[in-house]
Amino acid sequence: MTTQKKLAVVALGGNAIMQKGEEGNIHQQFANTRKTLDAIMELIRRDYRLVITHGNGPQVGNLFLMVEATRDMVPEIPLGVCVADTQGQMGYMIQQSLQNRLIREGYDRQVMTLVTQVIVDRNDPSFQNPTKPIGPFYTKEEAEKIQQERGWKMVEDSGRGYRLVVASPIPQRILETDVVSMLLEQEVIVIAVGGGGIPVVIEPDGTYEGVEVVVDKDYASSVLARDLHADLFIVLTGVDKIAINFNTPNQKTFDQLTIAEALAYADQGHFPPGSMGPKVKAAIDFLQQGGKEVVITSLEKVGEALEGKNGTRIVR
Ligand SMILES: NC(=O)OP(=O)(O)O
Repeated sequence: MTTQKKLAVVALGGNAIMQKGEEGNIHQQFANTRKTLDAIMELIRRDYRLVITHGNGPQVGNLFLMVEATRDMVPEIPLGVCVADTQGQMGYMIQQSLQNRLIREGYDRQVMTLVTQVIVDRNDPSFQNPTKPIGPFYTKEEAEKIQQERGWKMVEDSGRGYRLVVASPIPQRILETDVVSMLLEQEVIVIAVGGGGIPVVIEPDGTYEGVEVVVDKDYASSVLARDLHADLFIVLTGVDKIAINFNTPNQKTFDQLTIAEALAYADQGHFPPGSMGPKVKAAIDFLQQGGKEVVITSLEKVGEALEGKNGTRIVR
């Protein structure tokens, strides 16, 4: 059955579900997940076919710390499998919370979380140069101590504190794109590319092998949105609109940015890595590879953004 309904891919941050300043226990994560659904319901009410993607930065970092803390007691889990674990755990939270919300609001839509692998290049320079912040935030002093004692690379993350960084190669393709497409044809709401996807490389014989990295979920979501020919790619973040001179008296926000303007501001350093930088790049990549429409906004403003009254649209 072919449907003409519009398709949206919406990317949720892992930080929306495990928030800075909270302990991050499972009850808080479920509560935060339920809050994010107000944004998702704005799309469901407008009858979009829908793919929900999500980050896992805080969750996979915590799991990595659990693995490190118990390595003398139980077998170690590699980082790529930690991504798979968080994909399942977070997919379950989003799936069940959304199912409950749909039941309560009287919608007859199925929701499915798909274990999703993402292909990366084993020669990607990121394997030698970790850039992806994960896990809890530390003070400078704590980070220096951890770096000294454990040899982990720690970086300052967008003014929010210091975090562990891991390799994060550029995603090339989502392995299960055709399966996502089949589910969308049936108007199933698909949760996919959790944590940027479970990272794999292609072996010389054409088979797949996991690698120990965490892929950026905005880049992976952009790749999926591109290959699904999505009508709309929504990147959700902690601010309503893209800004330059962020958090200064000269802050300026935008309703719309052309690709050229966004690239120029990125070159001037307005969009830091680990926060707005990957979101803007993911949006530009989507548009440059045939994507139709991108909106970057906050969870709270999705409804207004869908009506063109909020958020930032990046346009060709
Ligand atoms: N994997 C990933 O990009 O997660 P966050 O968006 O939570 O950092």
